[in-house]
Amino acid sequence: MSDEATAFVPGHVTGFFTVSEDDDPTKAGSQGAGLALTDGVEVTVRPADEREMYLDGASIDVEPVERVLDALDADAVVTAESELPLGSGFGVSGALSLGTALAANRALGLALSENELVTIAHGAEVQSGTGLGDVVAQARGGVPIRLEPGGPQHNLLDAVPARARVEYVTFGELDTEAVLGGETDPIDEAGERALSRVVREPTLSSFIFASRRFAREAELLSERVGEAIQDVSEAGGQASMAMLGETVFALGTGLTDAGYDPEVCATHPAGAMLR
Ligand SMILES: Nc1ncnc2c1ncn2[C@@H]1O[C@H](COP(=O)(O)OP(=O)(O)O)[C@@H](O)[C@H]1O
Ligand SMILES: CC(C)(COP(=O)(O)O)[C@@H](O)C(=O)O
Repeated sequence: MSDEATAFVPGHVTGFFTVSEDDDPTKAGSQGAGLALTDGVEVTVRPADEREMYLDGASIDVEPVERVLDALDADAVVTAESELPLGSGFGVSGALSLGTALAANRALGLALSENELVTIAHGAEVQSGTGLGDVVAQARGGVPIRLEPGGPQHNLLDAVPARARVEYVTFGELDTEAVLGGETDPIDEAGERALSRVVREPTLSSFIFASRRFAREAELLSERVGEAIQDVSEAGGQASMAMLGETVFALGTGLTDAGYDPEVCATHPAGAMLR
């Protein structure tokens, strides 16, 4: 069997997180919470003699995707179309990795299970330093709370039982690898506090409040992002920063009400899926 296959993976905006290192990439990852988005990435895998990868028509090299193909011992052309920008806190690298794993499994007739494919994509992201918890959240959908770090064999997921319209504005990129490679103690301390707040009160409102406070305490806010969040608050709305990007997201019509011209989507009720 050697047909092409396509998978859709929702984007994922992390509101807050902690960093858990481990030599075993299936145990390494992050705790935290975020929003899976109806805007996402569609990944098509076609078996071929040589590997090639394209994102929105341009040739691109994404380390975790290479790692997924290595783990699956797969040579293929990977073609991705993304509604979201790369490197701006939407988990696009995680979506590319998970989409590649799901579509390659189908296209190459590999017969791996969903947990096995999520584990491979999670490990590839962690080892590349491009993400810690996006993949498991994207596999689940909704508003996932990551109570424990790691892949599906080790983590424990819960969720905020809610859905919402989501608006976002991106000002630029933030290098995930550089932030994760720096001092992470303030992130961990702020992330733990944010997680207990949301576990105590698992609502969208407490999620976005905890995220805003996390961004401040972990000192991740840039001036532009801070200003936009403030503008939304002054207009009576709720917004925070997408980790890790120069991106502001708001619930409902928060950014529109504050005079911005945002992209609009919603929380994605399901997780990643084959088309
Ligand atoms: N033009 C590009 N812009 C941003 N990242 C790129 C680009 N080309 C390749 N990459 C790679 O894509 C990955 C982006 O990862 P990351 O910053 O975690 O993105 P995201 O926040 O979308 O998950 C990195 O491995 C980076 O080296
Ligand atoms: C916040 C981050 C560590 C990175 O997210 P991104 O920049 O979107 O790849 C994420 O993977 C998480 O663990 O919550």
